[in-house]
Amino acid sequence: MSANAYATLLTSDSYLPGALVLGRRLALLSSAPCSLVVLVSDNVSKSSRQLLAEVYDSVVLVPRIISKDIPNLHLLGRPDLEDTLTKCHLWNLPFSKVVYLDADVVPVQSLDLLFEEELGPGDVLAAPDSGWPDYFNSGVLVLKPHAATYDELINEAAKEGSSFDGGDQGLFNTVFPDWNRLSFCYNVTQQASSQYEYLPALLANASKVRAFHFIGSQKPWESRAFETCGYPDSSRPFYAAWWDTFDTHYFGERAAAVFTASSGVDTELPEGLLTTTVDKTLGEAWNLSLDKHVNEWDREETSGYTPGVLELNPPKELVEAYEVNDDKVEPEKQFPWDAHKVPATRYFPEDR
Ligand SMILES: O=c1ccn([C@@H]2O[C@H](COP(=O)(O)OP(=O)(O)O[C@H]3O[C@H](CO)[C@@H](O)[C@H](O)[C@H]3O)[C@@H](O)[C@H]2O)c(=O)[nH]1
Ligand SMILES: [Mn+2]
Repeated sequence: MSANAYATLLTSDSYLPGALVLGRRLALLSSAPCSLVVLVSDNVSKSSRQLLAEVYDSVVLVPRIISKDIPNLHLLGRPDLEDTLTKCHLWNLPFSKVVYLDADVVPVQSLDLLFEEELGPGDVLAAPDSGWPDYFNSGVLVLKPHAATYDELINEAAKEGSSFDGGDQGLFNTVFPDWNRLSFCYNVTQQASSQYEYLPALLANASKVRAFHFIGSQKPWESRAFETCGYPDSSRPFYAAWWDTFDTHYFGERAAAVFTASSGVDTELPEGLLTTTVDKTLGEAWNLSLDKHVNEWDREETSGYTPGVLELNPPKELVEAYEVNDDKVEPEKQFPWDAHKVPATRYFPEDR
């Protein structure tokens, strides 16, 4: 196994499309010698794991870690995130450096530079959270697996009151208060129904964005129609990039297989959908890995997508909405008495 790995996490079938698209994009954009790893919890179905094994080098089974701070998840407005503490198992992976990405992240440029960062045991690199920038967002992390840090995280996760948001982000920000800051370009967060998106900054930095993160309960795979998804308009190119990758690799019966698996229906994938089947049964050992298997359609890259800088083409209406238009500039406000103002005809020296 190489020393470096990209990793993600799947604790429910419902995030399967996200994990698949993330894996496909990492494989396409990365040229570093590294492994692609997905941690899956035991409630993830066999068909989801089979689909993951097409993309990821290792599908690693881990036990779920359930939050002891469920009330804090209600404060966050995300009671569905009861098991994101399962992310702690990242620190137990057999790699010297791990670049972790949430399943709802869409990379738009290579992230390989992150493997060049100097990192000691217990160090964490992350980008600020857009909601509270003194804390880091735990959707993109660079970390060094380390036994003592892993033990500490597992011990803390078992305690009530250890996560102020009930999820991993609240726990990790408490355990790693001296985190090192990554550029926001590695984890540009945007949320459906968000009131504040700082559009000028996004446009000014468009060519530097490396990964976009669809935080919040609405995810791109839940609706193909951007108009109905509730994201701000500036998310549109990233949303389109997500669907472009999905459509490139999953269409017809294969798309149906992904959505069936993501709905939690565990069916044997039909002959022909997977050219090789995962014959190793997942046993009791939690750190069992499945080897990657290759399909016919993987041999020739069918994607029309060219890696590189994603062109941010904000829709015309959006540009117009933000353009300074002289016609739209309101005349200076006048007080009622200004209308009757009589120009001065004489000035006295003290007025000058
Ligand atoms: O049903 C689920 C829920 C979560 N996940 C995994 O856990 C990650 C975190 O959940 P997500 O919905 O992405 O959380 P965010 O909306 O991104 O919310 C923030 O808050 C979470 C809780 O602290 C952190 O895990 C996130 O990194 C942080 O961005 C997902 O991307 C998946 O990898 C699943 O597989 N299935
Ligand atoms: Mn996320």
